[in-house]
Amino acid sequence: MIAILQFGGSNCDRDAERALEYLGMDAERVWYEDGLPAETTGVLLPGGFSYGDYLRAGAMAARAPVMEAVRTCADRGVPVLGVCNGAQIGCESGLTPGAFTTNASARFQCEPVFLRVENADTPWTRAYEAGDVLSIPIAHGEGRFEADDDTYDRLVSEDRVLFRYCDADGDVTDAANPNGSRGNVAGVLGERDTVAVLMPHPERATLPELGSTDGQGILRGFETAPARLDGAR
Ligand SMILES: NC(=O)CC[C@H](N)C(=O)O
Repeated sequence: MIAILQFGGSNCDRDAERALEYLGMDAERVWYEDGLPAETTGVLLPGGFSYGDYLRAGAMAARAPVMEAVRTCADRGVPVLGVCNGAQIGCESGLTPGAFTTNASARFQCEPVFLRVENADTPWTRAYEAGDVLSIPIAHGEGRFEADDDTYDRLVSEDRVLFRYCDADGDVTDAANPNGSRGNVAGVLGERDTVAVLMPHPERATLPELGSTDGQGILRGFETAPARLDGAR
């Protein structure tokens, strides 16, 4: 069962549930105070405004006790995916490196963007080829990826950049960078490739009626590493 962890202010949890169920996966919304069930085989940290984005987006949810269980999942190879506010929670909790800060525009941006697949050898991207261009929407005010030089160089050298913002031809340019992210980075891997975060919303690009199904392959990452929170398989 894929647990979609809800905090006060999460607002993409139902969309995520719908998208995962559309793909035939067993998903359930789990309130953060209830803890993760032992049979958890995946954790999706959904988008939204947990704790109203107070302090910094994701900062307070990252410190909720349930995040210890999420960390255990990550350590045991249970797939963990953070989307948008979930990505901010992932970085704030240290599951993934770097930080998502205020957009260069200082505005909330809600628009379709193009992403180039940088590493296709991960559970989240094995449906694609490196260099593929995906159309997936963003909806955030604090999506500008930042990392210090050492962190950024390590991410690149360890092939842990999953996606970069690009134009329709797959060129990674300043003009195609919606929020000023360093290196146009839109998504990164944690220490293990079963842990990933991204600012764009794959659950909004899964059902055909939403205009793009390019996000399906990302969500299929939950099918690729069958481990459970309690260690059983
Ligand atoms: N859609 C979302 O998850 C929004 C993320 C976050 N609250 C922001 O505005 O940056």
